[in-house]
Amino acid sequence: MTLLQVSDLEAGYETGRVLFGIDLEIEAGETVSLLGRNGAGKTTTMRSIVGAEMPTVFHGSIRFRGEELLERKSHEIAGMGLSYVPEARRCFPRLTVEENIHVAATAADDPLPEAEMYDVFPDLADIRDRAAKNLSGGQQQMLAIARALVANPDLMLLDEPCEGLAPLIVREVESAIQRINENRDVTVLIVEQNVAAAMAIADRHYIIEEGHIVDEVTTEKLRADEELQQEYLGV
Ligand SMILES: Nc1ncnc2c1ncn2[C@@H]1O[C@H](COP(=O)(O)OP(=O)(O)OP(=O)(O)O)[C@@H](O)[C@H]1O
Repeated sequence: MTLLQVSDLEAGYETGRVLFGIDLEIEAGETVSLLGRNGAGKTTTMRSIVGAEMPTVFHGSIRFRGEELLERKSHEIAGMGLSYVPEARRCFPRLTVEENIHVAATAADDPLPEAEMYDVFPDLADIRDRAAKNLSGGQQQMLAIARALVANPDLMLLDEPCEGLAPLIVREVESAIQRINENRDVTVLIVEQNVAAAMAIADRHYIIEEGHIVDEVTTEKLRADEELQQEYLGV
């Protein structure tokens, strides 16, 4: 079943157009990445999907389980089963881990039991009474993902979940996302500049360059195609 279908999406800001006809399709159960260099339009694509105030969508269609998302408010889109983990890993800094998860659960229509988050992220269990502002970057990312997961989404969008994290922590985040996909039936779309992280997490990749999708490849093909990696991803 096609879960998300983005067709001919054109979007941008007051300063100009950034996306020039993006087409993406994600089947239920898949892990997909949107890969591209700095400024290629990855975050703009994500924010268009989740109904953020900016950018402005000029043209196209974004369908989730066949239903059009354009013109819907972001909270309505979240209520349809779509969770977004933005780049900044926004958590409430003064609230504890437990309180952060509780606030996210309270805001959701049909949340998962909060205690289940500690099964998915055992490391959070030991620090559940700690304020978010006192967590390491990796712990904050886990908490941001837990906050998205407790809303019980069908599709989770993650914007550069591994950015700025040490290699060992990157592997923990990668495996947490894989567990969510495999054990919790959550379809995953991640945005990445880090090709290695994208290949570790996702099975299929769309490559975006200056607001255009220039290729769509499996992990196997991407790994083998060094020319492609160099041309569009600067690897
Ligand atoms: N709020 C904004 N107002 C004006 N221009 C913006 C805004 N946000 C992004 N842009 C511009 O849109 C283009 C695409 O940015 P976007 O953040 O989507 O790229 P990206 O691929 O996610 O890159 P990054 O990895 O740096 O986040 C860039 O030229 C950027 O400067």
